[in-house]
Amino acid sequence: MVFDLEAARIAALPDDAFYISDFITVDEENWLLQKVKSAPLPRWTQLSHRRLQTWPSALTKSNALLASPLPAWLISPIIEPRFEALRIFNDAPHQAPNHVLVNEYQPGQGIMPHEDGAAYYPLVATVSLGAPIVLSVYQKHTQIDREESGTPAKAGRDVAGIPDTNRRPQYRILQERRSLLIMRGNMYTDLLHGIEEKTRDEDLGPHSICNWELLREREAYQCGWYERKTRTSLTYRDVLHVVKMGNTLKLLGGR
Ligand SMILES: O=C(O)CCC(=O)C(=O)O
Ligand SMILES: [Fe+2]
Repeated sequence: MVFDLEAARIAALPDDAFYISDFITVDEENWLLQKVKSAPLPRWTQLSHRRLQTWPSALTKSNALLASPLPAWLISPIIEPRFEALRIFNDAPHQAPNHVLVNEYQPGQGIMPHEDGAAYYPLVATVSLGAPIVLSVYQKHTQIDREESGTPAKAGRDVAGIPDTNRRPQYRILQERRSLLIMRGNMYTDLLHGIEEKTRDEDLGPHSICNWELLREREAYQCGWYERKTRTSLTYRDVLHVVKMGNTLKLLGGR
């Protein structure tokens, strides 16, 4: 089955972003949450404002992926057949995602505004589980902004600027549980995204949520707010540089 992605476009956003509200079923969601929960504890990296699983493994210092398949539960049904039907990774170098980050946020937790960076093909596909959350989208700082704020540029950071949590988001995307959000192109390379560290998401409505018309449950948010609950995301990407383990061993052995 081939799906018409255009019907899912978030028209208010720069190219390209798409939102599909019922991407997986309730049963699939429960099963995926069970899989995330049953991963051995050392799989989790506890960060100060969320915890994280990295599949199949973390990237090397030079942003390469050691070749290894994703576990079956991250492939089916999300990649096969759903992403295949959407054909979203068709133009990516490996024609499929090869890397998944699992992020878990408790109420009050979040992720600083950031960009996903050049290690990946510029496309990220995020499946949301457990509860809704608002993703905030920011302009990168301009040189003038940075000079005014007196923030020095740091080596190794985005040359366009440094994220500032006090900035107001330019756009807000409400990600319902079981939804899929796709960001690619300018949306991936020219903007920052983050999740505010809040216990409730407020000011919800057609004027502040850019995918309002694409939501499954607009009525549930009509009152303008909800209390955050534990929310888990699966973020699928294609790492550009993949090295075979054999080659790495040869390199280490100097042969
Ligand atoms: O949890 C999310 O939806 C966003 C996660 C994210 O931005 C990332 O892992 O780079
Ligand atoms: Fe990100």
